Amino acid sequence: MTPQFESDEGQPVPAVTADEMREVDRAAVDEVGLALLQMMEHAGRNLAEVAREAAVGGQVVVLAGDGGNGGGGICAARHLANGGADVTLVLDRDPSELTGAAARQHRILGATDATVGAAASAEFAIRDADVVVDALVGYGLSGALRGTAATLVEVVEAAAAPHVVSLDVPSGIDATTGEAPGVAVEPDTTLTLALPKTGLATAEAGDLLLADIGIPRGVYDSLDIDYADPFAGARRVWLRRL
Ligand SMILES: NC(=O)C1=CN([C@@H]2O[C@H](COP(=O)(O)OP(=O)(O)OC[C@H]3O[C@@H](n4cnc5c(N)ncnc54)[C@H](O)[C@@H]3O)[C@@H](O)[C@H]2O)[C@@H](O)CC1
Ligand SMILES: [K+]
Repeated sequence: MTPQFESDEGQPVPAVTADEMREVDRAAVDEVGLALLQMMEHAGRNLAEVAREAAVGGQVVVLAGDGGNGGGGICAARHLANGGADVTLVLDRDPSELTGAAARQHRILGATDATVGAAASAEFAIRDADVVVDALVGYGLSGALRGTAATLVEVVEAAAAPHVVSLDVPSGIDATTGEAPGVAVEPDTTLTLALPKTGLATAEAGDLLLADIGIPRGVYDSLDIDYADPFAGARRVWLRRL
């Protein structure tokens, strides 16, 4: 595999397609015993730290979907709220429609002071936000962005002011090709998880941060991914496109 990125320390970091990343996640769970919620906690904590640094005390709006990406966003909303941040969660569906890890994260969030807003009235919150966290869709995108997720992305793109941080890949971007089959977020920063996705080499994804979600190297070895830990003990590193 040809590395397409390097860390700010100059270490090559290989990129993976959506299918390859799905395999990494599967091997982490099925062969090594990591739980999805463990990895998601690292994703959400990293995301909350990045949002908090960008917001400098201002308002954060987290947009979240129903998949692993949305779950990471809802988890970040909890960490932001725990730290006293002014945070509003906006889901692309009714909370009763959430399933799996996203539903679990939403239930836990209920024990915080985070505001949960309706998508229909999110326009004002998004326009007033200092930071918008985009956790609608990650590498699970299938076709052009549809429905409420698409509408929320249009509102974000029309709102000039907020700093936008996307989780893993900008929502609406194909993680493998970097192409947008429909509307897509154009973030200031993308916080990608574990390994950069190939599409980030060409997509309008802003500055790239790579977050450690605790996957041990045996997972990469088992899939013949040429991996050397780029974090050196840090939770995240900046990436350069090569
Ligand atoms: N190790 C892991 O498995 C982890 C994965 N995480 C995140 O989970 C993501 C992958 O999770 P999933 O496989 O659940 O997929 P995603 O969460 O990327 O996407 C699935 C969601 O997107 C919606 N969706 C897909 N195509 C759409 C379209 N065209 N229009 C509107 N909505 C659309 C689906 O309805 C579903 O709600 C990664 O990108 C990553 O960010 C993190 O939460 C941390 C741990
Ligand atoms: K996203």
